[in-house]
Amino acid sequence: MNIILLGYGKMGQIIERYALKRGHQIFLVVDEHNRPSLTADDIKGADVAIDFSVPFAALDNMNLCLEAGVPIVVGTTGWYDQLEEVKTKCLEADGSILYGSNFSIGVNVFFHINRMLAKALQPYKQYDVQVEEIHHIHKLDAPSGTAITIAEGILDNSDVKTNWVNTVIGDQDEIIPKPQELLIESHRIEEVPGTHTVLYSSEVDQIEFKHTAHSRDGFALGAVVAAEWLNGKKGFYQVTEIFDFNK
Ligand SMILES: NC(=O)C1=CN([C@@H]2O[C@H](COP(=O)(O)OP(=O)(O)OC[C@H]3O[C@@H](n4cnc5c(N)ncnc54)[C@H](OP(=O)(O)O)[C@@H]3O)[C@@H](O)[C@H]2O)C=CC1
Ligand SMILES: O=C(O)C1=N[C@H](C(=O)O)C[C@H](O)C1
Repeated sequence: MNIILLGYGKMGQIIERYALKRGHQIFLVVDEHNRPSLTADDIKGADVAIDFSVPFAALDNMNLCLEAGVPIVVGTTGWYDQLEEVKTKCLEADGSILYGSNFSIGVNVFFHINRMLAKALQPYKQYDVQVEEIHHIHKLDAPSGTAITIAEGILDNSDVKTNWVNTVIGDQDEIIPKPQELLIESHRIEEVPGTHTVLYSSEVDQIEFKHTAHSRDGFALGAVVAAEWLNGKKGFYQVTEIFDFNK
């Protein structure tokens, strides 16, 4: 496939490596410098675009790809408050968008088991639940997109928690969540690639469910696999639809 890389930072550069390794070609690399002059005509002819940029740019990039008729895989996080508008635009334009807060296989298995765990513990109200995420200090958004997806999996399977709230440790006064609020605690430490933990605590014990990324390679390979999956499809998808862990 001919791939456009939208964003050529930490992720874009590793994605390029995996794309070439899997026999694809890089059609165009776009970053902050050449993005302002980019038009729909410049990207027509590419098979797919992969966006790992910044939230506002990802929204512009999705619009540009819809205009040009180029399918786009979006790994950028921090724009999910606009998800419904983007979905409507995509479906109206008969376009093709696949987004995901995390493209690694490990985290997608984690998402699946997180839902099962929340369901299993639903009757046992003595357990309170909290989500923790740790990322590098360069990260622009908090909580992480992955933590939001984990929180949604818990909220969908809880009759106690109604919404999530976020606190960034060290940045603001500590939030004491109300009983119905699911706390997502964000930590920013040096160069940590991404660690997510779900904690269920009762008076007598604690269950810890944790995923630790050792590098960004799993995210990058997953993004290329997602682009291959999207090839030839129309519609609005999320990465979890690629996997079927119930088979
Ligand atoms: N879904 C997943 O699996 C994962 C998602 N992410 C998400 O991906 C995003 C990028 O992460 P990361 O690579 O670490 O970030 P970086 O900061 O390393 O890279 C961001 C890149 O975006 C570029 N950029 C900035 N503005 C624009 C623009 N207007 N158009 C195109 N590109 C632009 C920057 O260009 P310049 O260098 O010129 O400033 C830079 O190349 C984040 O939102 C992060 O949360 C990260 C890992 C995994
Ligand atoms: O910014 C990052 O680095 C990461 N962002 C994604 C997120 O917000 O969940 C995925 C991964 O954890 C790394």
